[in-house]
Amino acid sequence: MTINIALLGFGTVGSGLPELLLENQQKLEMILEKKIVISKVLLRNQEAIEQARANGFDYPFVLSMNEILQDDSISIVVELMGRLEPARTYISQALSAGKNVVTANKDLLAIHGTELRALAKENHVALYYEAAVAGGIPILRTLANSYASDKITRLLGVVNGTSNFMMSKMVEEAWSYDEALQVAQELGYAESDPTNDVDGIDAGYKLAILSEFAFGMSLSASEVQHSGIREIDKSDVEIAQQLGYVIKLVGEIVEVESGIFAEVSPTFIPKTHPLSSVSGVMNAVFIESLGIGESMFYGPGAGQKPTITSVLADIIRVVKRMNDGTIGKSFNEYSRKTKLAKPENVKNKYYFSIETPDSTGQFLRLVKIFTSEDASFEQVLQQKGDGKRAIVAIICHSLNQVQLKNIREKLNREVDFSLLNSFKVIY
Ligand SMILES: NC(=O)C1=CN([C@@H]2O[C@H](COP(=O)(O)OP(=O)(O)OC[C@H]3O[C@@H](n4cnc5c(N)ncnc54)[C@H](OP(=O)(O)O)[C@@H]3O)[C@@H](O)[C@H]2O)C=CC1
Ligand SMILES: N[C@@H](CC=O)C(=O)O
Ligand code: NA
Repeated sequence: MTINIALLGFGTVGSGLPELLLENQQKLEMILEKKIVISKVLLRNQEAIEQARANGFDYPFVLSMNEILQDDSISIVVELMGRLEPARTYISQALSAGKNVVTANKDLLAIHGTELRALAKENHVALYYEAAVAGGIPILRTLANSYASDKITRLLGVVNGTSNFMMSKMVEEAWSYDEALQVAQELGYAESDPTNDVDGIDAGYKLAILSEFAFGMSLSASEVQHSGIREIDKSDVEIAQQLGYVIKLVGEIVEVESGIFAEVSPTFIPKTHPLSSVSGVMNAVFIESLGIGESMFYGPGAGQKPTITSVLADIIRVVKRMNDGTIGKSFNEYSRKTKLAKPENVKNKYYFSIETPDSTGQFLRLVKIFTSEDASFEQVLQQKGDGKRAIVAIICHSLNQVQLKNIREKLNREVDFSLLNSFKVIY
């Protein structure tokens, strides 16, 4: 017996499915007692069809979604086009037509996930998206299943492969930003609009999805604060190095007494922390929970093979559920009312890099500003200046979001001082 699937989009990720199915053919037939067959592939235009054929692919290529919707033999639609539209429309149509959907589209799930999950539920079909977060790492299903017996208090993640690859190449091998981005694109890591990768938007989408699985709370994209690697200056990297840290783009979700707080930001990670060694395209999700304690899940966050492997795992899961007669159960059953944390309850250590005049009394002015917000210094470093301007780097003991905002504002207002950067420091 066969399971017929349709592919929407045949780019970096999608075009990896034929080979993966072939590689695992015997195992799949043993597990499922059915053969998975790609029975239609939706492409953009005739040119794309000719290109796919020239690349050695010979499938029933179609140019209209209706051909897939009207084909009753297709039970699973695999969306790998990316972006919001027409993916949202096609997925909605597929779910409404009683077809199961597998996708890797984090943008869509982070923004329209609630509506799509409701549609899947209403139509008793599956909507799975393991590949949408941290590519090859099986993190969503692990959170849904293995953490059901635990309470997660904090999640830290290096969840964008492109920006982590770029940072690693720029810091460890002195590549330029443009060179690093170009290679990330050539290797198939980057989004079609790489702004999402470098500015923390893609990682923010992934955090919104992780929040549902780990904390049972939905966050809109605007409730996940984000900044990206373009904020990081060479001097920050050097200072981090001298003080015993590495800088990475890290997503954090923490639950405090008043609710949850989520943000993606350049972050100082102590060299002794397991996340500090996550380099290149590798991703990791570090979890603090009451039951297990500390755990970390590590693996490739982008790239064709790891990503399509996660997609195929979802397809297999759908087929298993069809076999068991349990199709329609949601991917994640943990759901609570979203409560956002009060800023005064969210605490972290922070790094500040401040340019000051290189003259007597400047340090005292800095001390006054930080002391006025009840902040104390943990580490201080002054770079040798040019006699006129100096850069002072400070790492503060724990500050809450209100203190942080006030200190940033006061430093920005202070005549002759220039706040160059301020990043979170994890410990
Ligand atoms: N690459 C990776 O490592 C990872 C990607 N993902 C996600 O997987 C999805 C696919 O990514 P990826 O394969 O890298 O992207 P690509 O851009 O390489 O592939 C997408 C393909 O879909 C085609 N497409 C777009 N719109 C349409 C349309 N309306 N009709 C038909 N075809 C269309 C594109 O054609 P055209 O080129 O003409 O636009 C392209 O060939 C995205 O959601 C991405 O975020 C998730 C994890 C990792
Ligand atoms: N562009 C993304 C792809 C995977 O989600 C990344 O680089 O992480
Ligand atoms: Na994953």
